[in-house]
Amino acid sequence: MDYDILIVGSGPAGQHAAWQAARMGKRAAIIERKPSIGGAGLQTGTIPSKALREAAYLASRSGVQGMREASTAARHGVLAEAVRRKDMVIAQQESVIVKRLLKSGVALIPGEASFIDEHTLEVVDANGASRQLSADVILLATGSRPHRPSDIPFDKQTVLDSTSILKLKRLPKSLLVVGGGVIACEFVSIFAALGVAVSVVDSHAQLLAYLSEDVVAVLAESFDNMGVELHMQQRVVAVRREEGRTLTLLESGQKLYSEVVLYALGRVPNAQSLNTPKAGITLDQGWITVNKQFQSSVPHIYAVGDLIGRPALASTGMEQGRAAVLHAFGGSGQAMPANLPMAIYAIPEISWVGKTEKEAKRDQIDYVVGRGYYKESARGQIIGDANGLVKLIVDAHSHRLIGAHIVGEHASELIHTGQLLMNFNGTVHDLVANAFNYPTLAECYKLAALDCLSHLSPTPEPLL
Ligand SMILES: Cc1cc2nc3c(=O)[nH]c(=O)nc-3n(C[C@H](O)[C@H](O)[C@H](O)COP(=O)(O)OP(=O)(O)OC[C@H]3O[C@@H](n4cnc5c(N)ncnc54)[C@H](O)[C@@H]3O)c2cc1C
Ligand SMILES: NC(=O)c1ccc[n+]([C@@H]2O[C@H](COP(=O)([O-])OP(=O)(O)OC[C@H]3O[C@@H](n4cnc5c(N)ncnc54)[C@H](O)[C@@H]3O)[C@@H](O)[C@H]2O)c1
Repeated sequence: MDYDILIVGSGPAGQHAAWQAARMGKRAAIIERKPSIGGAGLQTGTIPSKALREAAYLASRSGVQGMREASTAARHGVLAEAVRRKDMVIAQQESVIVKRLLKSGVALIPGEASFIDEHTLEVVDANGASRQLSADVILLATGSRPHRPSDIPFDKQTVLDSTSILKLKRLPKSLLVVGGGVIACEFVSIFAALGVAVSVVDSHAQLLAYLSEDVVAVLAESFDNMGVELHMQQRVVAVRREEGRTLTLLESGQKLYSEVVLYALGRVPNAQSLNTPKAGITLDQGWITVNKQFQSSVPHIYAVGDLIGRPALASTGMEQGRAAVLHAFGGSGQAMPANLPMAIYAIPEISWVGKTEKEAKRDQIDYVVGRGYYKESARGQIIGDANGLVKLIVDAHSHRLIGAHIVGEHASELIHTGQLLMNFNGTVHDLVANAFNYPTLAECYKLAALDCLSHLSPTPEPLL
């Protein structure tokens, strides 16, 4: 065999799989078909959108009305600077990743990979040159791309997906976002903060329908303050390009006009180019099916990241890549961490770990809720975040933390306190007994824990 492990795809999942294999002394190679390393995580998704969000967020903090009172020239200037920063961050991160992989001894092979048989891949590079490579283990991490129905007239100018919107050179006057999921909420935040007139159409009654009402209410209020128009419980049936504008037609018959449309209704897997039938791999509607160890139906072929479906995050893909390699080479240690944090980088940020109230009810868990508001903490007042909230969900019998939900500035960072407490089976009493820096937003954990105590019996019941 040419390698111990061949990894297809250089996104977060593939990178971390390769890095883990190299740390275990294995001969590892990553095959990537794009000229740049990093996948959607670095080139077209996570990092560019976060870099733009940061610039938009800082702009939104200038003056009472943020960018809405700024001149058009000033707003375009902010976008130009944001794009420059985004491109710089991508270049810097790409250099860090490439250096790390090469230093660890991982080979980077350009070209598109497809199966010849269950141990052999054909790799065709950009010049059409082809070669065959074999390995004991093959790990597929080819990711996903935006869902682009054939009846939506995508043109990279006025009807956009989450990849082409990152390339906008000037701010549109108005933007209509189809969908009220994660991608929608992040781009609504960016463009509304930059002073664009934004409207959203979503089929649910609530944005981010799976999250708690009280958490999403804070986001909805922020959107309202930025002038975002919500069209909830409405379905989009058609999008058309007209002279100088777009028309979005709703099931209700309503017509919405905007300069630009962002279509953000999920993603589809990059599985077709792999020619999976040659290796006998089972797929479910295009997604590769795996067991808990990330083995496909062919045990030495693993699949991780977006290619296996939800949660489809860079953060989880990295851990899946590491866990799959540990399993493949018999390494010891834990596989996937028990509680995976999630973050939505909207304005404000939303982050959570563990169960929602809906899930606790579904699992028939007796629980109490405690809330700590940013406005009650000195740090919250100093930074001017009056609406932030730390919400804890605690098992009423064991007093253990079973869920933490945060909305507000730095939510994506703060969540890790709750995550660690859950991973160490901590209780609300641990939070109350812990000293926090003052003034910090993290103190809201203590406020929320004290609120929980007011609804709980004084001592937890012993665990059976
Ligand atoms: C706008 C946006 C924002 C996001 N924000 C976040 C966030 O804040 N946090 C977060 O955790 N996640 C976020 N995500 C999700 C995250 O980007 C993905 O979950 C992650 O990139 C998936 O990693 P992956 O390694 O599975 O695949 P990808 O990153 O998609 O990489 C797959 C790679 O495989 C290559 N490839 C495909 N087929 C072949 C082939 N046959 N041969 C060779 N190479 C091939 C592709 O060119 C690509 O480079 C975001 C996504 C989007 C779109
Ligand atoms: N911060 C992050 O972690 C992050 C950020 C961006 C993207 N992502 C990844 O990208 C994935 C895709 O995100 P997404 O936002 O495209 O999809 P999504 O599935 O999260 O949201 C789609 C939304 O569109 C609505 N909808 C469906 N059909 C509709 C119609 N005809 N008309 C109006 N509304 C309709 C749905 O009700 C849903 O709310 C996420 O699941 C996640 O894995 C993660």
